[in-house]
Amino acid sequence: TEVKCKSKYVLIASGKWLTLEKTTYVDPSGSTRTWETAKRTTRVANIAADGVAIIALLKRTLHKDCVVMVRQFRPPMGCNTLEFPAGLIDDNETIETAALRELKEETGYKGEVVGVTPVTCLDPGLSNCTTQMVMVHINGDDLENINPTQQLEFVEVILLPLDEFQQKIEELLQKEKIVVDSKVYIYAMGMSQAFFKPRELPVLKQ
Ligand SMILES: Nc1nc(=O)[nH]c2c1ncn2[C@H]1C[C@H](O)[C@@H](COP(=O)(O)OP(=O)(O)O)O1
Repeated sequence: TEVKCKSKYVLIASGKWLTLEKTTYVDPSGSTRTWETAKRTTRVANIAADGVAIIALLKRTLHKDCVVMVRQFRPPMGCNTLEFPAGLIDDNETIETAALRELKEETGYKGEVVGVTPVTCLDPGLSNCTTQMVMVHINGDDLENINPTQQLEFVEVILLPLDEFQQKIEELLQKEKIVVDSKVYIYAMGMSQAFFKPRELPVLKQ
């Protein structure tokens, strides 16, 4: 059954960055209902996503490929988080330019876009907030990527080897009070499955 997309809303509260609205919609059985919805005020016209998250792989000779991560204090969480570099899309930016700008600002690395996901929702029971994830490769042997200098005082860059990504995250979680972003953890689980090599080949059960 299709949920009708047409909805009206009443503003409950508005701030500089967010609004809280009461959304009126018609559910699949035809009943009119309401929902409390948070929206960002910053979404750029003609761009479907609020922000970008960057899955950046640092590739260096004689090193394992590493995922470039950021640790930062997030006021809504009241603690540090482990996230992919990410940020809001500015006016007049494409997804790709926003991703490369955010990566440079937050980590100092200059990368090259190798893939972009569709628009994905972040917390659809709460908000219409969306992101596009951008896959980036960083040539770590390039002079400009050897000693990267990032511009944000409170963002710490953490490099985690791709082939032990989930294990290294678990170690961080055990060591300190940090919350991992769900996109990151799902990616880590996927990587573990991709790298898993069974000792014996599975056989078909009769
Ligand atoms: N919900 C927010 N409340 C704030 O008080 N300030 C906010 C919110 N969302 C974004 N911002 C501010 C904080 C930064 O100065 C700018 C840019 O943020 P962004 O591009 O999303 O970068 P990250 O902080 O890494 O997400 O907007």
